Amino acid sequence: MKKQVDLRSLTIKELEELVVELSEKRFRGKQIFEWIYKGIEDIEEMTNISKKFRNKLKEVSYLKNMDILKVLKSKNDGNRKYLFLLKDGNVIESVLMRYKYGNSVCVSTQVGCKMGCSFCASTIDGMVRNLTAGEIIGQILSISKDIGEKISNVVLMGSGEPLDNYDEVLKFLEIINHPSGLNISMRNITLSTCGIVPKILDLAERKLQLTLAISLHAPNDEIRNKIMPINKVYNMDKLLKACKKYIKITNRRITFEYSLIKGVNDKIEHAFELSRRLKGMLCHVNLIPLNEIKEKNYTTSNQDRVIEFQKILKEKGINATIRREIGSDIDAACGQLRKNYIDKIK
Ligand SMILES: C[S@@+](CC[C@H](N)C(=O)[O-])C[C@H]1O[C@@H](n2cnc3c(N)ncnc32)[C@H](O)[C@@H]1O
Ligand code: SF4
Repeated sequence: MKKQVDLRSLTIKELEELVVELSEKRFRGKQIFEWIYKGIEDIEEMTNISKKFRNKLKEVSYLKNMDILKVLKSKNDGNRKYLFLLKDGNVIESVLMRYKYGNSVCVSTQVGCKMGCSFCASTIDGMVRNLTAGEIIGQILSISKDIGEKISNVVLMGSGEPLDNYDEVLKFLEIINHPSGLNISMRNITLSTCGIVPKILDLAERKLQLTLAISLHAPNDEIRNKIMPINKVYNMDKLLKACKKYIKITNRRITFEYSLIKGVNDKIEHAFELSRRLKGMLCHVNLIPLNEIKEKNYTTSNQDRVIEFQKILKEKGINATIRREIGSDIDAACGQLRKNYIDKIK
């Protein structure tokens, strides 16, 4: 029997091709696309399509591609953390963040991650597989259905390295941006990467209006090599050169993420060194107090140091903000909820 296709993984063009293959009129493809992004989870609900064709569609495809396993609701801020069960038994997590300007979902792009950053829970058990575009979209659709509200912003900052799953991530972006679907503006999307230089350069050429965030977390190669193994492949010179090129081509400001780890990358001299490296770039530094994970004995910098670090960057002309902690009562460290769940069933 032929493998069923995940309708959430298809662009309008691919849906049109599918319906034509099933001897239906091309315009049915767009109708199906619109149904998917109205948030239905059952092909039966596509009421402007004949029963006969719905049955045919059900034979070759499916719509719902994940189930909610667990929802953790923060008592502090209305944010939620979701654990999803995929069709093949893998488990992934996503986060809903509620802001004044709308709802934002932080999606995972891989099951686990192979990049090995020393402070990150997502990578402890390695990478199992890439997620499909439909599985990345499924996280947004499932959360939107669960809360009965629209999602206006998306950040690719859950488990996984988006640029290591480049084709599916590009497809995901194309689908959620489509006006007949979720219509999420590129300007409301942030893609975060540990720094895969060739893909950053490729992305630049596509001139998408999204925000590129770079997980920098160090002012020099010595520290970055220790905490982010990708730096041994693309060192800071190569990475920052690619960032400058990205800015030149897209004219978009880059965000540098910098998690402050006590005694590792949070010294006063590091703030000065970082400001020298970033001088003159159209950029913004997001200082993030480290989310401590039980598997590592890193600790987060104290509040005074975070503020001092920011002050130095600002004095040196580097735009810097401190990210507020999100749902610290709901296991906020990325990958931690999934890891705890897997450890429990093991
Ligand atoms: C989980 S990653 C996913 C996206 C991509 N792989 C990356 O590294 O940018 C999203 C962000 O979370 C950060 N992060 C991971 N573990 C963290 C922790 N324990 N505390 C604070 N930030 C963390 C990463 O460095 C990155 O900036
Ligand atoms: S920080 Fe990003 S790249 Fe590094 S291990 Fe975690 S998910 Fe992977």
